[in-house]
Amino acid sequence: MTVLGSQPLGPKLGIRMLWNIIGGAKGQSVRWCRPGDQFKIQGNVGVTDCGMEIVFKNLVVTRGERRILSDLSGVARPGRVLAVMGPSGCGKTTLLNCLAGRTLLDHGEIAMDGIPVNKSLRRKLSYVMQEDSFFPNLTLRETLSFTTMLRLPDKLPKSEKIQRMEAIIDDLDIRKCQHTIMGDAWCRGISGGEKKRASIACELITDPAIIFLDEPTSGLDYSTASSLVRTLRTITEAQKKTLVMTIHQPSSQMFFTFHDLLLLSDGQMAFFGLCANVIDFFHKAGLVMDAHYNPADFISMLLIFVSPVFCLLSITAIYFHDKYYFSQKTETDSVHVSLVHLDGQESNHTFEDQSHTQKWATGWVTQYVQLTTRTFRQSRTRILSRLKIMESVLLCLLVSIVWFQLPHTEETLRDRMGALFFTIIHWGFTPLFDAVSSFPMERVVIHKERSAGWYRLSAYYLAKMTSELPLILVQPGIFVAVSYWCIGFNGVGPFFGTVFIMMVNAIAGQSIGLFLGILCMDFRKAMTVATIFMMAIMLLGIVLDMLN
Ligand SMILES: Nc1ncnc2c1ncn2[C@@H]1O[C@H](COP(=O)(O)OP(=O)(O)OP(=O)(O)O)[C@@H](O)[C@H]1O
Repeated sequence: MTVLGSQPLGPKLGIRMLWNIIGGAKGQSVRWCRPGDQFKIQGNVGVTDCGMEIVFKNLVVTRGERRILSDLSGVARPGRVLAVMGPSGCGKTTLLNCLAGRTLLDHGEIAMDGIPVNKSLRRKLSYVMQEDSFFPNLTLRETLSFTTMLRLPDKLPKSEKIQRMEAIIDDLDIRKCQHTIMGDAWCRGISGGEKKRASIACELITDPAIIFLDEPTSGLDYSTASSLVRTLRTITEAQKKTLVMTIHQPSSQMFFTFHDLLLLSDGQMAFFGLCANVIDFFHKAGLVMDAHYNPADFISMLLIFVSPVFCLLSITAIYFHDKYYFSQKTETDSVHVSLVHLDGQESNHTFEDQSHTQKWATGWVTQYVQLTTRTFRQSRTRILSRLKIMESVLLCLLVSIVWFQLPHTEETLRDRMGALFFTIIHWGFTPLFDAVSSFPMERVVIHKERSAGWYRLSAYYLAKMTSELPLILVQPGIFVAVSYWCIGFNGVGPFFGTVFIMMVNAIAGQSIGLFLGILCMDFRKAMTVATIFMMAIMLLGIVLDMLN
């Protein structure tokens, strides 16, 4: 077997580790532990009243032929930060998704305070995903305010909700950018670090017992990342939260901010225990870290360059964590991990569903009102943008000038039909194309919020339809009001008829656009289908005209 590595750690460590495992090294031999061996984790492992203890046992996840997680067991405890570390693709996000109940397990059990993870329990935990997804046109304060109103129970007075929001704004130091829009790739808004803090703020607002964070420091500079992790530790300790975060390559300062550490290597557990003990653990295995070296770099090197051997090393591990310990034993080519109570009994704890939590934090009406206001503010910038208004004004002028004051004669009949055709096509297809693009863009945010159980689908759908309605109708209304009299159509009665038909036309366009957007889910596909649909409708109109 060739062990690849790079300077200064790779080859040296890999070879030494192999040597130790086959038992050749003297004085620095690997300690082969058996169930029964006891070296207790030192440090303050205090059980608290708040937060929830997460116990996961023998988690196995396979996708196709590939085993992504193999027999993972562990505990995350209140008042402590558990960091999950490992190379890219080792299964950190998959583990977090499993703990949050968002990924199907092939085998294993997960319980929170003895209750198996279920839908209602999932609503109690907060999950900050790797990608921050927000409505780009809302300011940070608006985003937090809607989150507060949607996620905090109706029975809590509004003043208390605002107070909680203000406290979180201060805790996460985002007050200075609270009136800046969230922004996206097209429109610059708050910075990446501020966005990450905003994501965390949106989750902390509900005062969750458990917080999962997937790579909260990715894309942040050293000082922002360090201060974020410090803030998270302070909140975890002060409020006795259970915090589990995945992290790629923390600085040494950041590394020692974590209480507990779970190291993953290709889906297998390589270490679980006190963060402060990890270097000692490797030292005992003969893997000595050079002085002044960043422990996170040292571990990452180990996991990347000697991972096949490392998995073998992991069988030496037995970890104690207050009332549990984890024993690992090899079975042919895999590692089997058992979760054992300190009294010596293998944990056969039956996880009973004792959760009787309410399904939604807020009632349907609150959800509808908040979502309507939010969608209105978000869509207002899109539908009534300066560019869109200029486009409508120009087209209105063009139509009015081209067909200005048509005489009421038979010769101008074709011109009238032309003016009507143009107006109908324009105000049918503008809302259609606008709606086609709106849903695929919102989908990520809606998915995130619905996965966390923020609101009902019916409240979202009705809110979207009603909030965009006035925005959709205002432009064709004004367009027709101006062009109708400039062209010199038929008087007051038919004027209201024309406005009504134009509005129905716009609503139909919007509904078809939303339908195609939801059907295709992909922006480019949706635009292609919408174009084909538009051409087919126009051709159908021509064919029907010819038949008449
Ligand atoms: N649905 C899936 N089908 C097939 N393979 C998958 C699936 N989901 C994840 N994987 C694979 O499982 C492995 C673990 O993925 P995961 O996202 O958990 O890794 P990670 O440690 O979080 O990586 P990173 O640090 O790069 O985010 C990856 O190799 C990934 O390609």
